Amino acid sequence: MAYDPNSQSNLDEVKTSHIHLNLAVDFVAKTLAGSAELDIEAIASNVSKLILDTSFIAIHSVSLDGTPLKYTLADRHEKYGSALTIELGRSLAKGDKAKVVIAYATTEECTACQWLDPSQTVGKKHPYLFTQCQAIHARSMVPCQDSPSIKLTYSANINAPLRAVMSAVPTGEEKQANGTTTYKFHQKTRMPSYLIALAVGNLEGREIGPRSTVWTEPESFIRTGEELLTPYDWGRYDLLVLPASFPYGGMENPCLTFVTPSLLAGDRSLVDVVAHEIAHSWMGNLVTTENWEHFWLNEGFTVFVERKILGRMQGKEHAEFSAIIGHKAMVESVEIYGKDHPFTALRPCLRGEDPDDAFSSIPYEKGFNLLYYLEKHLGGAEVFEPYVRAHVQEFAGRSINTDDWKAFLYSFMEKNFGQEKVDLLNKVDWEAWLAGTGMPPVENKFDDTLARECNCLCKKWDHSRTVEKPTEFSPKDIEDFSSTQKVVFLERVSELDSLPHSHLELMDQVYGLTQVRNAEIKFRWHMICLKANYEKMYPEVAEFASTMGRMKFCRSLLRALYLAKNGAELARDTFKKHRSFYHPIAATMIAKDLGLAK
Ligand SMILES: CC/C=C\C/C=C\C[C@@H](O)/C=C/C=C/C=C\[C@@H](O)CCCC(=O)O
Ligand SMILES: [Zn+2]
Repeated sequence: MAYDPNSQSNLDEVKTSHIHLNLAVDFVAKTLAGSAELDIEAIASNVSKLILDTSFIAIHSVSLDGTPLKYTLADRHEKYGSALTIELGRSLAKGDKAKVVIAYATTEECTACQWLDPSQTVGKKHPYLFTQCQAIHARSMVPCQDSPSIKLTYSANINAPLRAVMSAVPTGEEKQANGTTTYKFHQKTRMPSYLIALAVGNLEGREIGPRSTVWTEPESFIRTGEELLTPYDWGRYDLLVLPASFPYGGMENPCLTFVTPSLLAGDRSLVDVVAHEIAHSWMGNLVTTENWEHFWLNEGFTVFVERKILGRMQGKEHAEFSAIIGHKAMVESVEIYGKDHPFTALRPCLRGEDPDDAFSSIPYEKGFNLLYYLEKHLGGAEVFEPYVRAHVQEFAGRSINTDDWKAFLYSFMEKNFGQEKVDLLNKVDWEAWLAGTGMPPVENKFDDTLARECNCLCKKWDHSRTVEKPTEFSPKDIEDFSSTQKVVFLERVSELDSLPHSHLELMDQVYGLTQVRNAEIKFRWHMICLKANYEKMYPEVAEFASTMGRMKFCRSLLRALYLAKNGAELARDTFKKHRSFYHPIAATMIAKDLGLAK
């Protein structure tokens, strides 16, 4: 039976198989209004009620097969919203099906939607709406069983004054007499509610491949994913570049990955994120975590496949270099929470918790490290890649937990390779990997070919600190570095005791760091300056953090500015002044970090 501590729905009694949305997008009222039709099935006997997750939603009416139903909206649970209890008016036997229609509208407190005024868009002429539902924000947009244990298909008719796109295949559009258009969508592959996504704005697409709009690279990533795993199941693969306030690097919305514009740096910044989102087409979107406690099954597996794809397309040393960067991100997350914090466990307990508070690099990188370790421990890619493919074949279309995962790993290894592999699996310290806090119990060694020059240059800077005006540095030092190598160089510098401000000024002069466009490089440079309390750079930090809504950057920078000497007031003032720029998820998290939460 599905267990989900972050949903109030009666998941043990009912499951939704399909949702049809009829929604009108109102840019003046900033609401989505209309109805959600839920096809439900009783999975227990004598089911007389349906409990749905909602958050800040106004319910207008509920009916079943045309008959109005009684319902109550409970007082709000601070983290999980208001449970909507619908009396079905009859008792459903196990296997009985029904269609429940809920007329509703979102409200201005909706946490999934960000409504941008024209002045907040690049074109400045039209408003823009986009959603972000992971982890538990779908309930603020659609009354639903908002648990990843429920997998459903969906369809939608979205009436809007501007083009609408969704995480589904477009099936047609109808012009209306009032000048609006109804955009129609269908998602035929069963997926969890957190993957429902909508964007509406003055959107322009460019077809450049049979399945891809905007980028050609995705086609080769998809092909590599198919070689490694199973055929791509989602029909289209498009990329939507969101406004700068999009809170993540990318979001794996099926058929339509959402990406931050910070990836468009004119270099290969985009590559890793697109490989990551495409890997989600199998890991997360087909094989889904049962609840947010097993989020690592989505993300650890996705990072593992992402690096397999990169390894095949760019060479093994690139994949290992990516693992080195990921390792640093994990170290930082562990430092921020503290090594004994329960959220540093691979499989944390989220009862009573808000999943957004538990989000960090840990499920990504500890999960990746576990799989990387298992691959080596069990005999390498020859043994492990067939297993990863079988994992997808076994669990596609299902939601699973860590026990399901482990049981299948054991049975696959025993069936295909015999007792020898089972003995190896028995040697794994499962308790330490899955429940232990802090860094993983085993430290993997990654090929550092691409990191060596970065480390050398960092050492040179470290040794130069005794000299007042070093002369040995020049732009040539990093001329041949890729953007990623520049990132790693700066990460190594950030691990040193802070360099004197005069050295930071010199580093900026010779490498042009303040002027750099690449957000990953700029971010590392800013973090170095904040750690050194280099106040001259604080205005640059405030500027970057108030124009870049990707939490990886704005949240980390505002938190570091808040902690830097004489930085707290600027951090708070910057946030308060630009609060409406941030997506509701980012605004909530930053307010918490800066001690400004209600
Ligand atoms: C153990 C963790 C438990 C729960 C977390 C579940 C969901 C977290 C929620 O906050 C949503 C996360 C959405 C992430 C989307 C995309 C990321 O891959 C982006 C990573 C950061 C970035 O590159 O900007
Ligand atoms: Zn991901």
